[in-house]
Amino acid sequence: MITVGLLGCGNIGRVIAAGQENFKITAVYDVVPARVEAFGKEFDAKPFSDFTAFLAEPTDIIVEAASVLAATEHAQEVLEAGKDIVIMSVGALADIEYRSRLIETARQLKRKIHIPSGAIMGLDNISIGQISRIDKFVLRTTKNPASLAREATERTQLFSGKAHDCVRQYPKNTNVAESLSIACGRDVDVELWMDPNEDRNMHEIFFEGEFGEAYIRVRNLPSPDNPATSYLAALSILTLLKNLDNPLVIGA
Ligand SMILES: NC(=O)C1=CN([C@@H]2O[C@H](COP(=O)(O)OP(=O)(O)OC[C@H]3O[C@@H](n4cnc5c(N)ncnc54)[C@H](O)[C@@H]3O)[C@@H](O)[C@H]2O)C=CC1
Ligand SMILES: O=C([O-])CC(=O)C(=O)O
Repeated sequence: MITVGLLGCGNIGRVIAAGQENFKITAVYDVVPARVEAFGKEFDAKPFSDFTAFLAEPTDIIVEAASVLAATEHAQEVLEAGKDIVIMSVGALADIEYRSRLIETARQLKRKIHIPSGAIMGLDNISIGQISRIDKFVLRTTKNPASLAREATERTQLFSGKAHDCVRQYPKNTNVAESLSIACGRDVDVELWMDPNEDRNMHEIFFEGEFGEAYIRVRNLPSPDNPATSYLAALSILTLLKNLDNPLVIGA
């Protein structure tokens, strides 16, 4: 049985906890003390309000499902404690210097940093961008204004530019832009739209290069507990955890 320390007892944390099978969440940490206590009681995990004590608890892997800030503050410490980490708030890796430092630490200590596919599909073969010529890569994300905690009466563009800048400005909504950039090895172009007539979280990927061309469109249902987060993102991290001890590795 794989033992998991969960950083973040919110929407994704709850989906993971409800789906435990080959892994057991034994320790939980959150900045909101009442939330971590209630979560610990409900899912039979030891609650922590002190990160150092949480990390000292014997667990095989730490799962971050909290915020870009949490991933930025704690990922290095987790690796240095000799543990693997799953990072959901991928925007933390938009800082190239920080990302390089994390990868170097993981390499030296023979640890793994797992990035779930999250709210999109296609990350597997998009990584051919690391070895093959790419001519065009655009992510167009469209969400209902409510998912962006805004109001709008018509389709409005909020951002056009590079992934690194987008995820810095919208850390709760565009982590996928950073996942795509890491996968294909370049800072991808991003458009972020809000549309009152779109009730789903839509991600469109336009990808052209030496291989040919691809168009991927995902229209996700928002999570019931957090409309900013697609339900697919929670399912994705749960699937990653269920496959951690699977000897058969599928996909690029
Ligand atoms: N990679 C991807 O494709 C996707 C990533 N995400 C990201 O996943 C993360 C979790 O999403 P949800 O569960 O929906 O969010 P949520 O807001 O429902 O839950 C986050 C939990 O983490 C806690 N938290 C926040 N900052 C913290 C910190 N510094 N230290 C400890 N606890 C902290 C909060 O109190 C809350 O309980 C978010 O950063 C979100 O942006 C969401 C969707 C897709
Ligand atoms: O859940 C989604 O649709 C995407 C998202 O919020 C993110 O990438 O941070």
